[in-house]
Amino acid sequence: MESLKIIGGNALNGTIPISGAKNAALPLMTAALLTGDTLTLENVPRLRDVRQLAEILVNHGVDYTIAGKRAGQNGAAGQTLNLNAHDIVDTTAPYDLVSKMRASFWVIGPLLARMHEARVSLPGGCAIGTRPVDFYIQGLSSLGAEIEIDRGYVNAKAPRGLIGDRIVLPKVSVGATHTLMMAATLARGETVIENAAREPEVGNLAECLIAMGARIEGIGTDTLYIDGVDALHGATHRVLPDRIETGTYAMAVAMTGGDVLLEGTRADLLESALDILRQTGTEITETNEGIRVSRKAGDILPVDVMTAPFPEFPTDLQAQFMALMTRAKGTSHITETIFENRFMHVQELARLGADIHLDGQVATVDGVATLRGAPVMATDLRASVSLVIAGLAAEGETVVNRIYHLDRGFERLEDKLNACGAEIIRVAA
Ligand SMILES: CC(=O)N[C@H]1[C@@H](OP(=O)(O)OP(=O)(O)OC[C@H]2O[C@@H](n3ccc(=O)[nH]c3=O)[C@H](O)[C@@H]2O)O[C@H](CO)[C@@H](O)[C@@H]1O
Ligand SMILES: C=C(OP(=O)(O)O)C(=O)O
Repeated sequence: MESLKIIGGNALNGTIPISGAKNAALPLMTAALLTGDTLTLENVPRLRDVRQLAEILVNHGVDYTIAGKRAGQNGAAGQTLNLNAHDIVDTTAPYDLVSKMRASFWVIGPLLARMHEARVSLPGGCAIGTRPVDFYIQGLSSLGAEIEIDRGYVNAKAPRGLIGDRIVLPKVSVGATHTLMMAATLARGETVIENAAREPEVGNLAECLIAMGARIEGIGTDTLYIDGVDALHGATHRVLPDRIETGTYAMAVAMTGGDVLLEGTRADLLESALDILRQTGTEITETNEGIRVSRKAGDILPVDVMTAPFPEFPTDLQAQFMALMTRAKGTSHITETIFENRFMHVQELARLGADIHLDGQVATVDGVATLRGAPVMATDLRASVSLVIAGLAAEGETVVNRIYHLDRGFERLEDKLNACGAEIIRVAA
């Protein structure tokens, strides 16, 4: 198993190219199942999750080719995927493939809409909470699907096709919104999804579906109107920049000090996180090339944060922000409202000398003057990168173990940081 060895203490200076968003690329790839024509996706990041989902799609019968250069040949540019689901040969998504990642469950929407049946294993993904699928089941049932859960699989059928309906999500859910929106594109009549997720990745998927011939209104709002059509066609669509990768590197620069251009990204994708960073004393400037992040001197100021659905502060940046707050001049409170078990980085940050107290969903972080390098264990994707951020500022050597989580969601992490002055080496155990 690989680990990352980090020698802390260097400021970050230079340019970091921001990749296409994992959490947009994945639902976009599943949308290929909605049509027999080719869906071309540009700016797809080279990530373990993308490869894993491609394997799942191939199992359903999807042909895919990758165009463009290899990673490293043209570092900043993502790959282009051509996905063709002309012949769907299997509507089962098996446990051994689906259990590894959450987004693979989302094939249930397009398969049910186009093939009128799907058998999909209950999903995996980061172990950050119980993560049930009840909203998906309620929503797809409203669209006329007959659903039973049997031996770890969701068996769904709609022999006469799906029929549009009004769906009110009990709580904002990104994945349920993606899935129900895809399903509704091929349902008969209008579907209204209320309390829909407004995350930019939902908008990115909706725009792709529209390019494929879907009729969708309400993008960017919490109510989506989808007028079903008989068939969708091929399209070419670009994956939007990764706002979580953007925020992660912005927090790394705030932590170490320095001046970095986050190239090819957009501030409107993460305004709330950038506002919070400004309050910590970090300078953030939008430029034509991306976002410039700089912290030259002075203390990191403590700021309280509460996670919430977009446009509020994202749960996927909570761990990274906590890493930053471990070195703030004073006390901050970090409240996690989305996932009940997303504080597993706390005990690992403590190994580096962080002073954090947990009380239910609130972490109280008393900033310390110095973190000291130590071996730590990566527990989930964003928790893993929070340990990298802490390691970059810690004295001496930090070894982050079990980094396969990182490779699910961060493209060339050590290359990007090392190009800006970090000292990170990947070590095979
Ligand atoms: C691949 C991907 O894009 N993953 C993201 C997606 O995950 P994901 O789509 O799984 O997260 P959701 O938005 O669905 O989860 C939000 C909340 O709703 C709950 N819930 C959800 C569905 C359901 O049927 N029942 C239910 O109770 C969840 O347990 C959680 O408490 O959005 C999360 C919230 O922004 C992000 O942290 C993940 O990175
Ligand atoms: C939680 C995440 O991913 P997943 O939903 O696939 O577990 C994430 O991207 O932070």
